[in-house]
Amino acid sequence: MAAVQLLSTFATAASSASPTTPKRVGLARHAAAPYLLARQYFAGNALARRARARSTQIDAQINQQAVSVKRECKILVLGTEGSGKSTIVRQMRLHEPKGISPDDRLAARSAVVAHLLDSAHAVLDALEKLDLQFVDPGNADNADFVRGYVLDAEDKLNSDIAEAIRSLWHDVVVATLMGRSGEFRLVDNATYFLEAAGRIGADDYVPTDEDMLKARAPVGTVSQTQLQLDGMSIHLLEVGMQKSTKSRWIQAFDDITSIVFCASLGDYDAQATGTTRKALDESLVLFEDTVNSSWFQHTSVILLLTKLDLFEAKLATVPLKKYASDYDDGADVGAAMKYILRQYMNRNRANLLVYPVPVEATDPTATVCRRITLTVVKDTILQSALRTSGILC
Ligand SMILES: Nc1nc2c(ncn2[C@@H]2O[C@H](COP(=O)(O)OP(=O)(O)OP(=O)(O)O)[C@@H](O)[C@H]2O)c(=O)[nH]1
Ligand SMILES: [Mg+2]
Repeated sequence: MAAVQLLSTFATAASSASPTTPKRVGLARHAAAPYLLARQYFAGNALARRARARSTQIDAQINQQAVSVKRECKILVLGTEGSGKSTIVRQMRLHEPKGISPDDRLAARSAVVAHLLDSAHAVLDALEKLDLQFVDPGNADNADFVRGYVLDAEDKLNSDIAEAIRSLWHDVVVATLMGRSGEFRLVDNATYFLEAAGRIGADDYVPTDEDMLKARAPVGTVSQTQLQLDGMSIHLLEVGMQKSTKSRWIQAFDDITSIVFCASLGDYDAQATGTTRKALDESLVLFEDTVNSSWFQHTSVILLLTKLDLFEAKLATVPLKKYASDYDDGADVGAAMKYILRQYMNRNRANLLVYPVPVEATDPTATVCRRITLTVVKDTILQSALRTSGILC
């Protein structure tokens, strides 16, 4: 399902979660004088149209002035571990005019190779957990080879290890394993990388855009990326967080225009690393701390619901109800997303402007994040300019 198609569904869910939803005003009480009403209506409409056009013109002027005053802005990219922060930043960078440099691409090879090996280990662990044996007897040796494999200094795979992984992955027992996917968890995108073992093991392998987006590359505490969007210089500050470490770190960032909060849809069945808490609960706590913080009173929030593709695939085999007892709508993707979105919106007690967007962050062709970020940033700068000038309070 395309992310953009889901935007309206989400806007509805988001607004129904807000206590200030405006009521509709019906026209039925004017039914006694339909002709008069029609004239008044159309005259009113023409006036309204002119007023609207004028207002749009003024908005555009203020918008231009506000944005030209402020051609630089900072965006915090937040979310719990593995929620997709780096992936989103990379996806936005892919569409930069200069794109990804060949050096960056080569540097990503280590992450891809490590991800492939992690995926192979995860399959071996899952086979062990479910007590499943290889059908091809040669694969027992391949499994030992993969388990004991140490990468060379260049982090390259050789063709032997690539072939061993390929052979394990194509063993008939793996089909049985995948049929029981509700009973174990692989690392994200394991299937994608295992399918590509032969390609990744080639001597002249260079990661593609999709490889780069699908590989895990944890960063340290903060990493900064600069983007040029529509003439604006945008600093994206990714804050790596193991868990919701309350708001201790928040004060380190001032003058933030917007927050991009990554909330993984696809991890509803995951545990947060190093805790007994569910990954979703961990993310909700971090979101709650962030949006209700006095430091971000005038900051807008783009709530990116990441891993939409994994979520769609998982719902059919791993029931959401198992992890959310009050959810009753089965494998319906829209209903399940609305349920998760509601959990986030209910925590927005400060009524911050939150723009929810479901995304497949690993789609190299998608530009929705860039477009929405730009729109929200401009809007936030405009609001701030109106507040400074006293027009808005
Ligand atoms: N299929 C799919 N994979 C995703 C999506 N978003 C993120 N991932 C994968 O999830 C994994 C973790 O993503 P990262 O971007 O590294 O997560 P992060 O929030 O930066 O993690 P830390 O820096 O460790 O806190 C990577 O393998 C990504 O490719 C998505 O929308 N679809
Ligand atoms: Mg990261």
